[in-house]
Amino acid sequence: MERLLVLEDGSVYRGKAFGSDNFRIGELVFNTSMTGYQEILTDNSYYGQIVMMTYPLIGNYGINRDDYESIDPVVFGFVVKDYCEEPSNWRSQQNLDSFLKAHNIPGIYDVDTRAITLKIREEGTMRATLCNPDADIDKVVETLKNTDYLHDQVSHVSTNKIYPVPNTGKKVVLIDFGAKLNIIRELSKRGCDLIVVPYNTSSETIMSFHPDGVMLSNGPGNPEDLPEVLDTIRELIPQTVVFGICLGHQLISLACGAKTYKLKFGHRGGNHPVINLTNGTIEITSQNHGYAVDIDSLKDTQLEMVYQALNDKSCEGVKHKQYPCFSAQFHPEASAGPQDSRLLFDIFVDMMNEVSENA
Ligand SMILES: NC(=O)CC[C@H](N)C(=O)O
Repeated sequence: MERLLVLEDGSVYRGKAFGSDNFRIGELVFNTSMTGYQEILTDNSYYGQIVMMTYPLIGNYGINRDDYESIDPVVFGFVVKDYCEEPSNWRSQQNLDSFLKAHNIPGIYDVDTRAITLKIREEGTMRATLCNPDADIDKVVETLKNTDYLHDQVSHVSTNKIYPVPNTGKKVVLIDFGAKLNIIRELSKRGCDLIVVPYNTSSETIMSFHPDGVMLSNGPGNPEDLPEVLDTIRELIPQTVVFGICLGHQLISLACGAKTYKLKFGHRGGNHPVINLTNGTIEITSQNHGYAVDIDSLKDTQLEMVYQALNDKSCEGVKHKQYPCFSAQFHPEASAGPQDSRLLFDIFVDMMNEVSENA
């Protein structure tokens, strides 16, 4: 069956249908990872976005029970070049089409993903939707142009209940803005005794657990949509060790007085080189973000930049000059993507050990 991908600039791409027909308007973004489509599809940070893979062959190793980054995927659409219907992998339990159908995600394949990616690189990300071939295109384009980007996506993907992930090591409160499961796995592997809390939990409630540290997770949307969280972060920084990933990094930066801005087409993929400015080493990182911290705005803050993107020189990580607080724009938990930066979780645990030894 045919299906269309329509962009807000009026361009129409004709392809074939897979997944569900739950058509929604989303921001069309591209991801350059060669593998990892299951982790990408289940990453809550994509809430409200239609994801296009630049790697041409997708679906060939199926969907397995282990590579989920959330239980309930929230991607608004999936765009690929070649879809492989019959996966070949010992871990595979279902094909991609049945996964997309089960989670109500529409997909399209057999479109020229290289041409669409070049358009987005030149013109920036844009609103798009999938639709049936008999749709009134002028009307669809008009609706796309008149639809606002989403706000407050975090409230849809954060937990609404506090829950523990017990262990015997350092007590860590994880603020869930739509946390990837691999953040929980990496902290658990290091023995951390986790308490996961909703994104709008007060600093008093967080500190009532007497944590050794607080982890701020990744999450969808514009960091400026969460002003109430900034006060909480400002209150936490002088009291405990704080580590932020992606949205968590942007929120720490905003809380300390820096500014954020929207990138033209974002960083999404498993091959982004980043320089560690403290020792000059380069890490190949996993990334998924559309916003970034403004480097100039760090001047008037207590933060210093410690990581920088080699592709576009944007800020990739900061550290507080006075308190044990640091953050990364990229994903040290990887999943999908390279594991060069997992050391950051060890640094977090070391910082918590150091603070409790000196207490
Ligand atoms: N993965 C994330 O945490 C993404 C952060 C934020 N939503 C952005 O797009 O920049």
